[in-house]
Amino acid sequence: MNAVEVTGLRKSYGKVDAVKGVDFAVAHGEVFGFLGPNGAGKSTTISMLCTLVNPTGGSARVAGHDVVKERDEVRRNIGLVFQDPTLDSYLTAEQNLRFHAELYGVPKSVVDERLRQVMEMVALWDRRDGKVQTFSGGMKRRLEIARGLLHSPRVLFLDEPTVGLDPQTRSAIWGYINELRRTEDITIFMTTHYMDEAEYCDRIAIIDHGEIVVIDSPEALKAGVGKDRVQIHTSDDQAAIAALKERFDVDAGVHDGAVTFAVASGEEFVPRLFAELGLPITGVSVHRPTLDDVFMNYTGSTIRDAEESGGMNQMMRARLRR
Ligand SMILES: Nc1ncnc2c1ncn2[C@@H]1O[C@H](COP(=O)(O)OP(=O)(O)OP(=O)(O)O)[C@@H](O)[C@H]1O
Repeated sequence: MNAVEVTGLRKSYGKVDAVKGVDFAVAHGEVFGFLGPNGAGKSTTISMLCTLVNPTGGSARVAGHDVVKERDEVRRNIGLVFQDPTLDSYLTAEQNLRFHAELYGVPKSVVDERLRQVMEMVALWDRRDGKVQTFSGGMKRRLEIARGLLHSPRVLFLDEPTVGLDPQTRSAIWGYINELRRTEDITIFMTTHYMDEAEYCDRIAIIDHGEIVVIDSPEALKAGVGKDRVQIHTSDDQAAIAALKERFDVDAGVHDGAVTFAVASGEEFVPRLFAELGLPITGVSVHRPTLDDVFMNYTGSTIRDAEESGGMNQMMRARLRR
């Protein structure tokens, strides 16, 4: 049985079509990622799967239950870690978790052991008596993950679990996720706009403007690009784009502040470029395909460009949320 099954799922907010009819399935035990720029519809999708937002159309089943008709059953079977902290900062770490165990009806006989297990996993057992208001951002996120796991959910939903955290904490959180994959019988559904994090998923769906553009494993997606990305810096980008088209029949655009294009073998192409472009080049870099290239291949822009043109960047959204 699939842990998540989604058919034609849609959500509109007035005139904004946040999610435009998506179809996908997540297998039991999989780590599945939704990758896309801010505003692509990731949070809206995850919110519908968690029964926090009602779909406008289509259907979804999570852990075998319909997200609209069997809301309570879905809620009992899922764990949530969302972008906005929902811990009670006046309570200690342990009190927060005990409160949650009570809410979810975790049997008294297992609470103590499970509490210790999840707190040890996120390295907070020694800090269990500390009030949450004294915790750093990374500690709070780790505690949220422990809480999301406390009632042994079958599917854990993580909405941008590492956003706003320092690189060390981000990598620690991925350590916990990988440990979970090994030790618990759990399916993980997460959203991210970090390419490097999407690499850790078994499969990812790339989402843009409310639509899934492709679903596959990160390796298969990168292999499918088949081209290297070359970026050059010149004094006249438009002239360079025209010369690339004229001399090499290569289509280029300006992305992330550099003239960018894809060719089959970047390293062999660069010497020809210097010899034949007919314009001074002040910098050059060649990249093997990344998930950003996959994104660009399918959408025509990089994730960063998409976020900048999307109007509201992460920082502005975070400010609005506060
Ligand atoms: N409650 C709401 N009311 C109106 N529009 C909304 C609401 N929630 C989301 N939207 C809009 O729906 C679109 C998708 O937003 P969503 O938050 O799902 O994107 P996202 O990919 O999760 O981005 P982020 O990671 O920044 O949250 C955006 O255009 C957003 O402005």
